[in-house]
Amino acid sequence: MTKKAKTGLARLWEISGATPWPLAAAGMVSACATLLLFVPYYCVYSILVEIVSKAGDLSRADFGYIFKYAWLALGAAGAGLAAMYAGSVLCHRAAFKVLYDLKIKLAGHLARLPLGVFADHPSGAIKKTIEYNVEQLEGFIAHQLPDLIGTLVSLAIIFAYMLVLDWRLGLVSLVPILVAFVLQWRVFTNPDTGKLMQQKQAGLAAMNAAAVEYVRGMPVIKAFGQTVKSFGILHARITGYRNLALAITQTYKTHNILYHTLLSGILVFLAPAGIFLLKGTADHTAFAFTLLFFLILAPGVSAPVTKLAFLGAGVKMIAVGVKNIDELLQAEPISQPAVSQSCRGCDVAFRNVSFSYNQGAAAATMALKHIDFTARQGTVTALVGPSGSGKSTVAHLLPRFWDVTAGAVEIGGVNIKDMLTEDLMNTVSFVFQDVFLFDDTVFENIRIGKPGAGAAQVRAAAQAAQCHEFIARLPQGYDTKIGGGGLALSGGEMQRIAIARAILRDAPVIVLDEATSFADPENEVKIQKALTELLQGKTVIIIAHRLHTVQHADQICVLDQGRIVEQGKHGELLARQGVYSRLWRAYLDADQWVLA
Ligand SMILES: Nc1ncnc2c1ncn2[C@@H]1O[C@H](COP(=O)(O)OP(=O)(O)OP(=O)(O)O)[C@@H](O)[C@H]1O
Repeated sequence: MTKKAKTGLARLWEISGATPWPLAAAGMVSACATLLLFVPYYCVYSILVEIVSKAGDLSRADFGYIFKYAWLALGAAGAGLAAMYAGSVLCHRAAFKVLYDLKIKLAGHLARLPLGVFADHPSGAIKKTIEYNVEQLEGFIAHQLPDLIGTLVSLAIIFAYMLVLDWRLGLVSLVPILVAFVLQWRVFTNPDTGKLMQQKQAGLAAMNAAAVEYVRGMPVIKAFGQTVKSFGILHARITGYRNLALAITQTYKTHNILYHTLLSGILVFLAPAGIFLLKGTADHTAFAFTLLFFLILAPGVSAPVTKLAFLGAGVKMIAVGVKNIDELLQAEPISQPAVSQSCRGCDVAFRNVSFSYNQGAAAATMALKHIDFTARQGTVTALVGPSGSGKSTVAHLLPRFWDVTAGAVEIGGVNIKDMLTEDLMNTVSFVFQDVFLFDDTVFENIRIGKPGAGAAQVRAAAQAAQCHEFIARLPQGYDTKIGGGGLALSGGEMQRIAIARAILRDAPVIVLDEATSFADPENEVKIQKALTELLQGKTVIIIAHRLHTVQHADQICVLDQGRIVEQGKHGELLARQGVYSRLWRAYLDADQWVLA
């Protein structure tokens, strides 16, 4: 028999690898706190009974008895509050431990995933899983779980005490409470509500993703005079989310009315039942006290019952959150060899490589077909071709952002799948067209190229990459904050920072993707100088549309529709009068193009 996969809290525990003992201890302490906090109620009731029964002549009241219960009430309240505090601290510690372990596990896992996973999950959805779903767990474990224990214990005590005191009145109070509770619980545990809740979470993720896109695309939206309303995706997702939230509210409606009517109507059942039972009772005064106790206590039960019923919704939400986290954790990381093989030299070879972005799909379209070339150590290989021909895809296979569908990529005769990611990353450096700057200082942004590098090394790399001059002009020099929350740099400056990172890394293989795309004439000269410094003696693969930058390349591979259609040096390819010569002519025409 196959073992049933765990879900919800059980799965959360499995994922986080946390031991249940800290939380069990926290639960016990919370239960003790609830028990202790009930003692004062009992004491006050006992004192009231003593006073009321001797109301005719208070001198007959047993003051020793009254003080004993008064002190007991005080002591129990103090101890109860202390236990409640201790329980809350223990629950928070357990919650933060689970949260910490989970976040570290998720962050480590994300770093080992192929880029395809990020393409399939929009950044807003991943952000929501890591931030919202994981934070939600903290709220549940630290607050709702102790509440659950406390509520269960209180209800057990109240119900047991009611039944012991008078089982008939006990039943009259309990039945409407139980019916109300079952009604409410059924709403929260109803599979349809569960499905809607899941859709609501997905709707929230989609809305977040659209909001991120909306903010990112703000320059385009402004330039084209768009509004939220005309930016249809975000508008549709906000509306979709509102509709789901309303649909969920609709499923609660009838049950909720019944629930509150039953709970607030306990007195309607209790009062006639009490009067009826009073007739057959010998000791009317004692029964009147008991009935009074029920009339006071029974309506007070509605708060813990409501809390318990709402916990059903909390459990459901946690289950959906855990499912999202689990989905991310189930994504297959990039395979790692048991032992990393060492490269013999740094020639890069693509051996009959074919690749599809949607490998699982039945009719997968191949982005690359039978790519076969060798980039020799110490030479420059240029990848050129029309837009969409597959140049960037070739470059992205080298750091294993994706794995090849067929064939092999080798460095120094070793299949990159047989190299540990760390070794591969130390062997290959990248300067991509989209330079990402972290929200940190210029210094740390360059140092990413070689964590642990000293100030002198970082400055030397910046100087070689022609960055030092503009960095020196920044308000705090190398300590100036750049990236999302800091100073904005120009496209050319960002590219030179990326080159400085690569120079610092000093990897033997360099991949340049559109490295000169932001260049104005002055910047271009500087970038070319920086590149000359970076590329010396390395195996270089360059992707460029600006063909004049690659006309001196040792080898040019011309791609068209995912295939290498021509291969050779600039002069040879021009003489062939094929795709390359067409691209070259188009490039020269574009270069001379002026506004009429
Ligand atoms: N993440 C992706 N998922 C699915 N298909 C993709 C993805 N990235 C690229 N493609 C497709 O793969 C093909 C090759 O794209 P690629 O970006 O490698 O071309 P390119 O030659 O670098 O284009 P450009 O010069 O315009 O940057 C194109 O058909 C493109 O639509």
